[in-house]
Amino acid sequence: MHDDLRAGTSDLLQQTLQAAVQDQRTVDEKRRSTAPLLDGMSFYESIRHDDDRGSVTEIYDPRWGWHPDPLVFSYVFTIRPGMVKGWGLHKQHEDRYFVLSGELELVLFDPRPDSSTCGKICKVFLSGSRPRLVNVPKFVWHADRNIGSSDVVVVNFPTIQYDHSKPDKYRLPIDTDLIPYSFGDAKGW
Ligand SMILES: Cc1cn([C@H]2C[C@H](O)[C@@H](COP(=O)(O)OP(=O)(O)O[C@H]3O[C@@H](C)C(=O)[C@@H](O)[C@H]3O)O2)c(=O)[nH]c1=O
Repeated sequence: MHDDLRAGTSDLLQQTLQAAVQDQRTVDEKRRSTAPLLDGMSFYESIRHDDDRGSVTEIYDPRWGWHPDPLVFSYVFTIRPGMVKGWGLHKQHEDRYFVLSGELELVLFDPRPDSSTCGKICKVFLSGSRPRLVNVPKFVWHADRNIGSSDVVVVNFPTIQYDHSKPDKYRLPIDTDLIPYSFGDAKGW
């Protein structure tokens, strides 16, 4: 390669590298995500056991000691592709999600004045291909978007039973300007 051509290609390398940004750490030594959660949130990773017949995955066991509140009630909800459920907030209970199938983007906004993450937005991605639980604390606004191509199926283990006469559920429109997050033109409520 001629010297001037080599010099030119070397400039290309220098120019592109000077404009580049190096990746920062996103997982810790145990290969867990370092993405921050909101105050009071945590994951619990389960395990899927496969054999030639199929699989078994435990989805909730109080003996894990993951969450202080008892197992008292459960239901499954689904979200159609592209749709959003939210914004919702609960005053009296926490949600405890386990995604059975599909891909869920869980967006949370922390308005709690005493929280170390007050004012923060947090995004969590849950998938049927990664068996784990995550909790949604009381007084945290949350919205669930199906980012997959099939219904997302979520088992919820709320910390109290559903009161059909007076649901512990408060809503804001998905496009409210009271929460610093936009779902673009996604539809939902
Ligand atoms: C949650 C719930 C709803 N329902 C009824 C009430 C209503 O007629 C219908 C739909 O209820 P909802 O509109 O509350 O369903 P939905 O909006 O899917 O509610 C769920 O959304 C996700 C994102 C959450 O975070 C959960 O906490 C829960 O609020 O089902 C029950 O009978 N039992 C229940 O436990």
